[in-house]
Amino acid sequence: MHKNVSTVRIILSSALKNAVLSIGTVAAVAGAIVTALIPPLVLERIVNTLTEGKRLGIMLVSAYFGIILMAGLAESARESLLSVFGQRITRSLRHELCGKLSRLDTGCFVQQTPGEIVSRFVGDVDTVENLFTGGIIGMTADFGKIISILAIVFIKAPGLAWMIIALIPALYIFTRVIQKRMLRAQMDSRAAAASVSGFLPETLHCIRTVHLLGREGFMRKRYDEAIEEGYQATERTNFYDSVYSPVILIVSAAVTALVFVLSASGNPSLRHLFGMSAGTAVAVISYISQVFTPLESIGMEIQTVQSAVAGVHRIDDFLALSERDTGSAAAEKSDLSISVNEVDFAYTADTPVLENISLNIREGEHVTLTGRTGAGKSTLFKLLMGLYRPQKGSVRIMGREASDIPDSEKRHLFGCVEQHFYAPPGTIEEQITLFDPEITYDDAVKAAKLTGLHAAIMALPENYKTMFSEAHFSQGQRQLLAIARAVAADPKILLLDEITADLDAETEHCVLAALRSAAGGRTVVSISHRLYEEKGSRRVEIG
Ligand SMILES: Nc1ncnc2c1ncn2[C@@H]1O[C@H](COP(=O)(O)OP(=O)(O)OP(=O)(O)O)[C@@H](O)[C@H]1O
Repeated sequence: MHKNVSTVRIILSSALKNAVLSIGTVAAVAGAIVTALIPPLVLERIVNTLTEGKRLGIMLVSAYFGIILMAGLAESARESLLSVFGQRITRSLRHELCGKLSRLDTGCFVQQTPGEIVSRFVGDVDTVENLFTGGIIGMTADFGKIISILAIVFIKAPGLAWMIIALIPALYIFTRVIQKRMLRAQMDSRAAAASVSGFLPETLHCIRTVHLLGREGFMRKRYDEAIEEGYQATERTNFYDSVYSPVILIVSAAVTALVFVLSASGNPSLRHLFGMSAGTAVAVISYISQVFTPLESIGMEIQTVQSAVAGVHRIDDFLALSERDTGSAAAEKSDLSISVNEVDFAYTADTPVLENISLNIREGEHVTLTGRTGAGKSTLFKLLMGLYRPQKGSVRIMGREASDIPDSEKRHLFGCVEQHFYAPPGTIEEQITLFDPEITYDDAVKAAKLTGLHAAIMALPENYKTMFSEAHFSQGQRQLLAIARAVAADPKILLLDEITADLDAETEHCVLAALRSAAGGRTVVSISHRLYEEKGSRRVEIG
């Protein structure tokens, strides 16, 4: 049984595994802060030297350009390393989530919709990546920058430092108000974009029905409404975006102007607060413009951190879901292939599906399950395959509790064919082997020959190595491929769920013939109203 891990643990272990990258990232962040602070100080020296009428040394000029170059390099190293670091974390998280997904107890999927699971892999993991690229590290760097700038300004022009400190709360509140409104507009815009992009495939999917029923106007109206919502939301985002920067620039210019007015006022009581040389004035102007940028960023970063914390909680909830117990199943001596004993089962607590079901099937026996629609026939199959655990009673396969049989053994025990053929991307051979290295090319060919599909496959451009496409096979041939897939691992039991339901009489005949040759020597349980009834198979009513 796998031990549950938390998001924080995954992040820490990924950071430790990439120790050089982690240390490099921290060094680049610190380097970017320090190198950004130095140029105004060097500029101050240059201007003071010039205004004092002294000669400007080449060293000072080179130092100025050198430090600007270093600041640029440190900033670009910071950006690149943070993004690589964030991507490594994302990779580790998705890797862990994918492992978890494959170990999840099948019962979890009754509560979790596919959309919810996908959103953890995509949206939530992205918010955690943003935590590194723009969130917590950016916030620490910005705080560091503001404090360092304030410390320098305190030494150079204490009056200006006090002015900035007095302005920070107002600016912070203004930034947050704008950002909250902008976020709401962005959420609306994203929701509208999602419904616009979902709308097109949905319309295409049922385009024939739309034409048949003459509902084109209705579809167009719905589409127009969705794009109008998106347009309105984007307009709001643009408005807040265009208001924010000018306000900050005006405040920054007003502070600079006020400082110089006070500095030039000649008032002796203001001199120790605002008095400064020409060089210091140049440095101070540069610092004023630098201090507003991190202030603006911090508001955004708080937002990022908040959504990342929500993302971390959601990923942790997913990682804590219960897993299938794939331990070894103890075997009881039994000459029965399948034994279902007084089983009760419900997907959700208040809706029983199977009640007190018992069924014994001997090795090599062929049994057909019948019953009204919704009686629980397919559910019984899932219990036989050990995908769910019954709430009461036992389901045993060759004397072993079905839900305790390890996944690695299942393919040699059961072959299951359903009403529809599900094809992962891959070649025809891979559709049969399902990427199982233990099933060879020869096994795949043997299985296809058994179902009578070999000739059709050999007629394809690259035979068994042709990439599978629905266009290569008819529906009946796809069912033959499904049977080949089921028998390729030579399982002892075949489970057939309404496999000829969608076929015409002639194709059904071919599929049944293929099945008869595939069924030889195996236990066969089928859900069908026709399949084995006339062929002497035992019939069992469910429900
Ligand atoms: N994953 C699921 N989560 C919750 N309920 C489910 C799930 N799968 C099936 N059910 C419910 O279990 C009941 C039995 O379904 P099941 O598919 O086993 O019936 P069936 O006898 O095979 O029906 P049919 O002959 O129509 O295929 C139905 O009421 C169905 O709504």
